[in-house]
Amino acid sequence: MSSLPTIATVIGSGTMGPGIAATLARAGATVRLYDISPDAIARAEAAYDVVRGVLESVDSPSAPGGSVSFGTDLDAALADTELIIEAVPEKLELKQKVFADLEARIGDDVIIATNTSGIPITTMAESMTVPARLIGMHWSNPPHLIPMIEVIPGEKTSSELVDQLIEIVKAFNYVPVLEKEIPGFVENRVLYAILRECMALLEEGIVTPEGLDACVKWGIGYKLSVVGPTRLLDMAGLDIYQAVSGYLNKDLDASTDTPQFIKDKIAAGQLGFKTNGGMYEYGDGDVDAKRKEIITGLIAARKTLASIPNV
Ligand SMILES: NC(=O)c1ccc[n+]([C@@H]2O[C@H](COP(=O)([O-])OP(=O)(O)OC[C@H]3O[C@@H](n4cnc5c(N)ncnc54)[C@H](O)[C@@H]3O)[C@@H](O)[C@H]2O)c1
Ligand SMILES: Cc1ncc(C=O)c(C(=O)O)c1O
Repeated sequence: MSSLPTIATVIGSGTMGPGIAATLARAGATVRLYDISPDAIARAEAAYDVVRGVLESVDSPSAPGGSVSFGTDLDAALADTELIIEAVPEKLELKQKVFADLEARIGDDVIIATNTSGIPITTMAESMTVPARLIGMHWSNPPHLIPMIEVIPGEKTSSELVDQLIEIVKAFNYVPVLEKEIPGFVENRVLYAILRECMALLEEGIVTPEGLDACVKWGIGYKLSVVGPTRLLDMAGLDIYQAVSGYLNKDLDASTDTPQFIKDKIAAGQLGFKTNGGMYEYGDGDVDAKRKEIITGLIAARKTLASIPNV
Protein backbone atom coordinates (compact mmCIF):
# COMPACT_ATOMS: atom_id res chain seq x y z
CA MET A 1 0.00 0.00 0.00
CA SER A 2 1.29 3.51 -0.75
CA SER A 3 0.79 5.91 2.19
CA LEU A 4 -2.92 6.44 1.62
CA PRO A 5 -5.00 3.28 1.11
CA THR A 6 -6.74 3.03 -2.27
CA ILE A 7 -9.79 1.49 -0.61
CA ALA A 8 -10.82 2.06 3.00
CA THR A 9 -13.87 1.00 4.99
CA VAL A 10 -15.45 2.87 7.90
CA ILE A 11 -17.61 0.74 10.20
CA GLY A 12 -20.27 2.80 11.98
CA SER A 13 -21.86 5.88 10.43
CA GLY A 14 -22.95 7.85 13.50
CA THR A 15 -21.41 11.08 14.80
CA MET A 16 -17.87 10.23 13.66
CA GLY A 17 -18.22 7.99 10.58
CA PRO A 18 -19.24 10.52 7.88
CA GLY A 19 -16.48 13.02 8.77
CA ILE A 20 -13.82 10.29 8.87
CA ALA A 21 -14.98 8.92 5.50
CA ALA A 22 -15.08 12.40 3.94
CA THR A 23 -11.55 13.23 5.12
CA LEU A 24 -10.07 10.08 3.56
CA ALA A 25 -12.08 10.56 0.35
CA ARG A 26 -10.93 14.16 0.03
CA ALA A 27 -7.35 12.87 0.10
CA GLY A 28 -8.17 10.52 -2.80
CA ALA A 29 -9.31 7.22 -1.21
CA THR A 30 -12.32 5.17 -2.26
CA VAL A 31 -14.22 4.90 1.01
CA ARG A 32 -17.09 2.61 1.93
CA LEU A 33 -19.17 3.69 4.90
CA TYR A 34 -20.99 0.75 6.48
CA ASP A 35 -23.59 0.67 9.26
CA ILE A 36 -25.80 -2.06 10.63
CA SER A 37 -28.75 0.37 10.61
CA PRO A 38 -30.39 1.58 7.36
CA ASP A 39 -31.66 4.67 9.24
CA ALA A 40 -28.11 5.53 10.30
CA ILE A 41 -26.96 5.20 6.68
CA ALA A 42 -29.72 7.55 5.51
CA ARG A 43 -28.70 10.11 8.16
CA ALA A 44 -25.04 9.66 7.20
CA GLU A 45 -25.74 10.42 3.53
CA ALA A 46 -27.35 13.71 4.57
CA ALA A 47 -24.51 14.44 7.04
CA TYR A 48 -21.93 13.71 4.34
CA ASP A 49 -23.38 16.41 2.07
CA VAL A 50 -22.95 18.94 4.87
CA VAL A 51 -19.43 17.71 5.71
CA ARG A 52 -18.37 17.92 2.06
CA GLY A 53 -19.51 21.54 1.95
CA VAL A 54 -17.52 22.27 5.11
CA LEU A 55 -14.39 20.67 3.65
CA GLU A 56 -14.73 22.81 0.53
CA SER A 57 -14.35 25.90 2.70
CA VAL A 58 -11.29 24.63 4.60
CA ASP A 59 -7.95 25.38 3.02
CA SER A 60 -6.87 21.81 2.26
CA PRO A 61 -6.24 20.41 -1.23
CA SER A 62 -8.77 17.99 -2.69
CA ALA A 63 -7.14 15.03 -4.48
CA PRO A 64 -8.84 13.54 -7.55
CA GLY A 65 -10.50 10.13 -7.47
CA GLY A 66 -11.84 10.05 -3.93
CA SER A 67 -15.40 8.94 -3.21
CA VAL A 68 -17.67 7.68 -0.44
CA SER A 69 -20.33 4.99 -0.91
CA PHE A 70 -22.86 4.02 1.75
CA GLY A 71 -24.40 0.67 2.61
CA THR A 72 -25.54 -2.05 5.00
CA ASP A 73 -23.89 -4.93 3.09
CA LEU A 74 -20.75 -5.80 5.08
CA ASP A 75 -19.11 -8.03 2.46
CA ALA A 76 -19.54 -5.35 -0.20
CA ALA A 77 -18.05 -2.77 2.16
CA LEU A 78 -15.03 -4.99 2.80
CA ALA A 79 -14.23 -6.13 -0.74
CA ASP A 80 -10.53 -5.39 -1.51
CA THR A 81 -10.28 -3.01 1.43
CA GLU A 82 -6.84 -2.24 2.88
CA LEU A 83 -7.79 -0.23 5.96
CA ILE A 84 -10.83 -0.62 8.20
CA ILE A 85 -11.65 2.14 10.68
CA GLU A 86 -14.06 0.97 13.37
CA ALA A 87 -16.37 3.66 14.80
CA VAL A 88 -19.19 1.76 16.53
CA PRO A 89 -20.42 2.70 20.06
CA GLU A 90 -17.94 2.71 22.94
CA LYS A 91 -18.71 -0.77 24.32
CA LEU A 92 -15.91 -3.31 24.63
CA GLU A 93 -18.08 -6.38 23.95
CA LEU A 94 -19.65 -4.79 20.85
CA LYS A 95 -16.27 -3.79 19.42
CA GLN A 96 -14.88 -7.29 20.07
CA LYS A 97 -17.89 -8.83 18.34
CA VAL A 98 -17.39 -6.50 15.36
CA PHE A 99 -13.69 -7.44 15.13
CA ALA A 100 -14.58 -11.17 15.16
CA ASP A 101 -17.09 -10.58 12.38
CA LEU A 102 -14.53 -8.59 10.36
CA GLU A 103 -11.69 -11.08 10.84
CA ALA A 104 -13.91 -13.91 9.53
CA ARG A 105 -14.28 -11.96 6.25
CA ILE A 106 -10.87 -10.37 5.54
CA GLY A 107 -7.30 -11.41 4.76
CA ASP A 108 -4.56 -11.28 7.43
CA ASP A 109 -2.94 -8.20 5.84
CA VAL A 110 -5.93 -5.88 6.28
CA ILE A 111 -5.43 -3.22 8.99
CA ILE A 112 -8.08 -2.65 11.63
CA ALA A 113 -7.85 0.78 13.26
CA THR A 114 -10.21 1.58 16.12
CA ASN A 115 -11.55 5.04 16.93
CA THR A 116 -12.20 4.09 20.56
CA SER A 117 -12.16 7.11 22.87
CA GLY A 118 -9.90 5.27 25.30
CA ILE A 119 -10.48 1.54 25.74
CA PRO A 120 -6.99 -0.04 25.85
CA ILE A 121 -6.06 -1.58 22.50
CA THR A 122 -4.46 -4.60 24.22
CA THR A 123 -7.77 -5.41 25.93
CA MET A 124 -9.72 -5.10 22.68
CA ALA A 125 -7.23 -7.32 20.83
CA GLU A 126 -7.45 -10.17 23.37
CA SER A 127 -10.14 -12.01 21.42
CA MET A 128 -8.65 -11.39 17.95
CA THR A 129 -7.03 -14.00 15.71
CA VAL A 130 -4.49 -11.46 14.36
CA PRO A 131 -3.97 -8.97 17.24
CA ALA A 132 -0.92 -7.48 15.46
CA ARG A 133 -3.28 -5.76 12.98
CA LEU A 134 -5.25 -3.77 15.57
CA ILE A 135 -4.18 -0.20 16.34
CA GLY A 136 -5.78 2.83 17.99
CA MET A 137 -6.55 5.71 15.61
CA HIS A 138 -8.32 8.28 17.75
CA TRP A 139 -9.94 11.12 15.82
CA SER A 140 -11.29 14.15 17.63
CA ASN A 141 -14.83 15.44 16.97
CA PRO A 142 -15.63 16.85 14.39
CA PRO A 143 -13.18 14.53 12.65
CA HIS A 144 -13.17 16.42 9.35
CA LEU A 145 -12.01 19.61 11.09
CA ILE A 146 -9.66 18.64 13.93
CA PRO A 147 -6.39 17.85 12.10
CA MET A 148 -4.78 15.67 14.80
CA ILE A 149 -4.99 11.93 15.33
CA GLU A 150 -3.69 9.93 18.28
CA VAL A 151 -1.92 6.73 17.19
CA ILE A 152 -1.91 4.10 19.93
CA PRO A 153 -0.30 0.67 19.55
CA GLY A 154 -1.36 -2.16 21.85
CA GLU A 155 1.12 -4.67 23.25
CA LYS A 156 0.70 -6.93 20.21
CA THR A 157 0.40 -4.28 17.47
CA SER A 158 3.18 -4.77 14.88
CA SER A 159 5.79 -2.00 14.78
CA GLU A 160 5.48 -1.90 10.95
CA LEU A 161 1.80 -1.06 11.37
CA VAL A 162 2.64 1.82 13.71
CA ASP A 163 4.96 3.34 11.07
CA GLN A 164 2.38 2.65 8.35
CA LEU A 165 -0.47 4.37 10.20
CA ILE A 166 1.69 7.41 10.90
CA GLU A 167 2.37 7.68 7.15
CA ILE A 168 -1.32 7.24 6.36
CA VAL A 169 -2.26 10.06 8.73
CA LYS A 170 0.40 12.34 7.21
CA ALA A 171 -0.90 11.45 3.72
CA PHE A 172 -4.16 13.25 4.45
CA ASN A 173 -2.34 16.18 6.07
CA TYR A 174 -3.24 15.45 9.68
CA VAL A 175 -0.78 15.53 12.59
CA PRO A 176 -0.16 12.04 14.03
CA VAL A 177 0.64 11.88 17.75
CA LEU A 178 2.21 8.56 18.77
CA GLU A 179 1.42 7.54 22.33
CA LYS A 180 2.01 4.71 24.77
CA GLU A 181 -1.17 2.89 25.70
CA ILE A 182 -3.10 4.20 28.73
CA PRO A 183 -6.89 4.28 29.36
CA GLY A 184 -8.42 7.39 27.74
CA PHE A 185 -5.20 8.07 25.83
CA VAL A 186 -3.73 11.56 26.15
CA GLU A 187 -6.42 13.82 24.71
CA ASN A 188 -9.31 12.41 26.71
CA ARG A 189 -7.28 12.19 29.93
CA VAL A 190 -6.66 15.93 29.66
CA LEU A 191 -10.23 16.69 28.51
CA TYR A 192 -11.81 14.58 31.24
CA ALA A 193 -9.59 16.17 33.93
CA ILE A 194 -10.94 19.55 32.78
CA LEU A 195 -14.53 18.28 32.55
CA ARG A 196 -14.37 16.72 36.04
CA GLU A 197 -13.42 20.04 37.61
CA CYS A 198 -15.94 21.94 35.44
CA MET A 199 -18.82 19.67 36.46
CA ALA A 200 -17.84 19.95 40.15
CA LEU A 201 -17.80 23.77 39.91
CA LEU A 202 -21.30 23.70 38.38
CA GLU A 203 -22.62 21.18 40.91
CA GLU A 204 -21.34 23.32 43.79
CA GLY A 205 -22.94 26.45 42.28
CA ILE A 206 -19.61 28.28 42.09
CA VAL A 207 -20.35 29.59 38.58
CA THR A 208 -23.18 29.52 36.01
CA PRO A 209 -22.90 27.40 32.84
CA GLU A 210 -22.61 30.64 30.83
CA GLY A 211 -19.87 31.95 33.13
CA LEU A 212 -18.00 28.65 33.04
CA ASP A 213 -18.10 28.52 29.23
CA ALA A 214 -16.82 32.11 28.96
CA CYS A 215 -14.04 31.53 31.51
CA VAL A 216 -12.78 28.29 29.94
CA LYS A 217 -13.18 29.49 26.34
CA TRP A 218 -11.30 32.78 26.79
CA GLY A 219 -9.10 32.07 29.81
CA ILE A 220 -7.93 28.58 28.85
CA GLY A 221 -9.14 27.49 25.40
CA TYR A 222 -8.05 30.59 23.48
CA LYS A 223 -4.60 30.55 25.08
CA LEU A 224 -4.09 26.79 24.75
CA SER A 225 -5.05 26.89 21.07
CA VAL A 226 -1.91 28.96 20.47
CA VAL A 227 0.50 27.67 23.13
CA GLY A 228 0.48 24.06 24.41
CA PRO A 229 0.50 23.29 28.16
CA THR A 230 4.24 22.60 28.31
CA ARG A 231 5.22 25.93 26.76
CA LEU A 232 2.50 27.65 28.81
CA LEU A 233 4.43 26.68 31.95
CA ASP A 234 7.55 28.37 30.58
CA MET A 235 5.45 31.45 29.83
CA ALA A 236 3.93 31.51 33.34
CA GLY A 237 7.09 30.46 35.23
CA LEU A 238 7.67 27.08 36.85
CA ASP A 239 8.00 28.84 40.23
CA ILE A 240 4.44 30.15 39.87
CA TYR A 241 3.23 26.67 38.95
CA GLN A 242 4.88 25.30 42.10
CA ALA A 243 3.42 28.04 44.29
CA VAL A 244 -0.14 27.50 42.98
CA SER A 245 -0.13 23.71 42.53
CA GLY A 246 1.23 23.38 46.10
CA TYR A 247 -2.07 24.56 47.62
CA LEU A 248 -4.50 24.03 44.70
CA ASN A 249 -3.92 20.45 43.53
CA LYS A 250 -5.16 19.00 46.83
CA ASP A 251 -8.35 21.10 46.57
CA LEU A 252 -9.30 20.02 43.04
CA ASP A 253 -12.16 17.60 42.50
CA ALA A 254 -11.06 13.98 42.77
CA SER A 255 -14.36 12.13 42.32
CA THR A 256 -14.17 8.82 40.51
CA ASP A 257 -17.74 8.56 39.18
CA THR A 258 -19.93 10.58 36.80
CA PRO A 259 -21.58 13.49 38.72
CA GLN A 260 -25.12 12.74 39.98
CA PHE A 261 -26.68 15.75 38.21
CA ILE A 262 -25.41 14.44 34.85
CA LYS A 263 -26.85 11.00 35.60
CA ASP A 264 -30.18 12.65 36.46
CA LYS A 265 -30.23 14.55 33.16
CA ILE A 266 -29.52 11.35 31.22
CA ALA A 267 -32.31 9.53 33.10
CA ALA A 268 -34.65 12.40 32.08
CA GLY A 269 -33.67 11.94 28.42
CA GLN A 270 -31.52 15.07 28.27
CA LEU A 271 -28.46 14.10 26.24
CA GLY A 272 -27.54 17.39 24.57
CA PHE A 273 -27.94 18.36 20.91
CA LYS A 274 -29.34 14.94 20.01
CA THR A 275 -32.38 15.43 22.32
CA ASN A 276 -32.75 19.24 22.06
CA GLY A 277 -31.61 19.65 25.66
CA GLY A 278 -28.75 18.76 27.96
CA MET A 279 -26.63 21.35 29.74
CA TYR A 280 -28.64 24.02 27.90
CA GLU A 281 -32.19 23.91 26.50
CA TYR A 282 -32.82 24.35 22.75
CA GLY A 283 -35.99 25.52 21.02
CA ASP A 284 -37.01 24.82 17.42
CA GLY A 285 -34.05 25.33 15.07
CA ASP A 286 -31.63 26.23 17.89
CA VAL A 287 -29.55 23.04 17.61
CA ASP A 288 -29.01 23.47 13.87
CA ALA A 289 -28.08 27.11 14.42
CA LYS A 290 -25.60 26.21 17.20
CA ARG A 291 -24.03 23.45 15.09
CA LYS A 292 -23.53 25.95 12.26
CA GLU A 293 -22.00 28.53 14.62
CA ILE A 294 -19.59 25.93 16.02
CA ILE A 295 -18.50 24.73 12.56
CA THR A 296 -18.07 28.32 11.32
CA GLY A 297 -15.99 29.13 14.40
CA LEU A 298 -13.82 26.03 14.03
CA ILE A 299 -13.16 26.79 10.34
CA ALA A 300 -12.16 30.38 11.14
CA ALA A 301 -9.97 29.32 14.08
CA ARG A 302 -8.30 26.53 12.08
CA LYS A 303 -7.43 28.94 9.25
CA THR A 304 -5.97 31.41 11.74
CA LEU A 305 -3.98 28.75 13.61
CA ALA A 306 -2.62 27.40 10.32
CA SER A 307 -1.37 30.87 9.40
CA ILE A 308 0.62 31.63 12.58
CA PRO A 309 3.91 30.14 13.84
CA ASN A 310 3.70 26.87 15.75
CA VAL A 311 5.03 28.09 19.12
N1 LIG B 1 -18.70 11.35 19.47
C1 LIG B 1 -17.47 11.79 19.72
O1 LIG B 1 -17.26 12.98 20.05
C2 LIG B 1 -16.30 10.87 19.56
C3 LIG B 1 -15.02 11.43 19.36
C4 LIG B 1 -13.94 10.56 19.19
C5 LIG B 1 -14.12 9.19 19.27
N2 LIG B 1 -15.37 8.68 19.47
C6 LIG B 1 -15.52 7.23 19.49
O2 LIG B 1 -15.90 6.79 18.19
C7 LIG B 1 -16.77 5.66 18.29
C8 LIG B 1 -18.09 6.00 17.61
O3 LIG B 1 -18.64 7.11 18.26
P1 LIG B 1 -19.88 7.91 17.64
O4 LIG B 1 -20.05 9.10 18.52
O5 LIG B 1 -19.72 8.07 16.17
O6 LIG B 1 -21.05 6.86 17.95
P2 LIG B 1 -22.57 6.90 17.42
O7 LIG B 1 -23.37 6.21 18.45
O8 LIG B 1 -22.95 8.26 16.99
O9 LIG B 1 -22.50 6.00 16.09
C9 LIG B 1 -22.21 4.63 16.12
C10 LIG B 1 -22.81 3.97 14.89
O10 LIG B 1 -22.42 2.60 14.93
C11 LIG B 1 -23.52 1.85 14.42
N3 LIG B 1 -23.38 0.46 14.86
C12 LIG B 1 -23.75 -0.11 16.03
N4 LIG B 1 -23.44 -1.43 16.00
C13 LIG B 1 -22.85 -1.66 14.80
C14 LIG B 1 -22.32 -2.83 14.19
N5 LIG B 1 -22.31 -4.01 14.82
N6 LIG B 1 -21.80 -2.71 12.95
C15 LIG B 1 -21.82 -1.52 12.30
N7 LIG B 1 -22.31 -0.38 12.83
C16 LIG B 1 -22.83 -0.47 14.07
C17 LIG B 1 -24.75 2.54 14.97
O11 LIG B 1 -25.89 2.22 14.19
C18 LIG B 1 -24.34 4.01 14.85
O12 LIG B 1 -24.76 4.56 13.62
C19 LIG B 1 -16.88 5.36 19.77
O13 LIG B 1 -15.92 4.40 20.13
C20 LIG B 1 -16.59 6.71 20.42
O14 LIG B 1 -16.13 6.57 21.75
C21 LIG B 1 -16.46 9.49 19.58
C1 LIG C 1 -16.91 14.65 25.76
C2 LIG C 1 -16.04 13.96 24.73
N1 LIG C 1 -15.68 12.69 24.93
C3 LIG C 1 -14.89 12.04 24.05
C4 LIG C 1 -14.42 12.68 22.90
C5 LIG C 1 -13.54 11.93 22.04
O1 LIG C 1 -13.22 10.76 22.23
C6 LIG C 1 -14.79 14.00 22.67
C7 LIG C 1 -14.34 14.78 21.46
O2 LIG C 1 -13.63 14.28 20.57
O3 LIG C 1 -14.71 15.96 21.38
C8 LIG C 1 -15.61 14.65 23.61
O4 LIG C 1 -15.98 15.95 23.44
